[in-house]
Amino acid sequence: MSSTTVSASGLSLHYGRIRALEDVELRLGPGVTGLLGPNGAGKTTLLRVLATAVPADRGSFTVLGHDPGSARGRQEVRRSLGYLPQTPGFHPDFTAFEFVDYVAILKELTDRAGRHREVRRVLEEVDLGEVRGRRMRKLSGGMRQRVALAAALVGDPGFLVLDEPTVGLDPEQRMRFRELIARAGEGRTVLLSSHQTEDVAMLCHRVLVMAGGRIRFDGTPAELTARAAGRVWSGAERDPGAKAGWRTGTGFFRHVGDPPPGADLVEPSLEDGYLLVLDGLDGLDAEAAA
Ligand SMILES: Nc1ncnc2c1ncn2[C@@H]1O[C@H](COP(=O)(O)OP(=O)(O)OP(=O)(O)O)[C@@H](O)[C@H]1O
Repeated sequence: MSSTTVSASGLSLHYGRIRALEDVELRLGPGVTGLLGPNGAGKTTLLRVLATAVPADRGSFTVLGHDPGSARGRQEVRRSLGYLPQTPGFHPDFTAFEFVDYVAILKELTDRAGRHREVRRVLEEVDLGEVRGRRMRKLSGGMRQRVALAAALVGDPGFLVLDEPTVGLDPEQRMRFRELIARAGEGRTVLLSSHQTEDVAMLCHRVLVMAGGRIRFDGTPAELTARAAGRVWSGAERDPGAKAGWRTGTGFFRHVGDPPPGADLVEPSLEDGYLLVLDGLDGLDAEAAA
């Protein structure tokens, strides 16, 4: 199937008794897919496995038809992907150009002139052509993150793995970064992990929710939002029966959970749906741990 870039089956990875990944089945195609989940859900582990930074204990996957099970396949997978890790290690004295060039060397772009052209191209792509000579330590957090994205784009990979790229960015920088992710997702498969439900609502055509090493939801952002249809309401008083409730700027309380009879229902958000998916797992996790 040409529209499948990544196909994974039965991926599991345990750290001692911690089940960081448990039997993950996954197919990814072009566009931006969001990966949501609470701390410790296994998101980074899944991204690291797919980026071939760490091998799974069990299961297998392919990227653009290449199987990282063999050394040759692993090399092909690495050539096909770009990875922006959670904490990209920058050398503060490198310029933006030098940093991306260094990554390009690691990606085996050996022809110097061609490599330098590619470095300039990806820096232009993230709108940093002008500051390519500036040292990393002189760049803002948002710019540094864009340099890391440029490095991931070296070689025009078909699969882009982005681990919480908008963390720590101010709202304006985050918007700017969203534009770049959306652009990168045109005709390319992007897997984006985030704690920002807003990033997912605004960028992604598909969303996965992970918890306890498993994928617990797989659908469109609209489908995730629809999980909370009829379960968000507004009232003048705090409802102690709600799973979540807070007073908003209007002075009214916004509640999520099972509404009391006659409650004034309000439009749910993707975050409400996400909260309810996780909430529905409480019983399951207790079962799994037993
Ligand atoms: N190298 C490691 N050694 C031991 N345990 C680990 C290791 N890496 C991850 N874990 C554990 O595996 C589980 C999944 O971690 P992971 O970092 O993948 O979650 P996450 O969803 O990315 O969380 P966060 O949102 O906090 O980054 C956690 O319980 C974590 O403590």
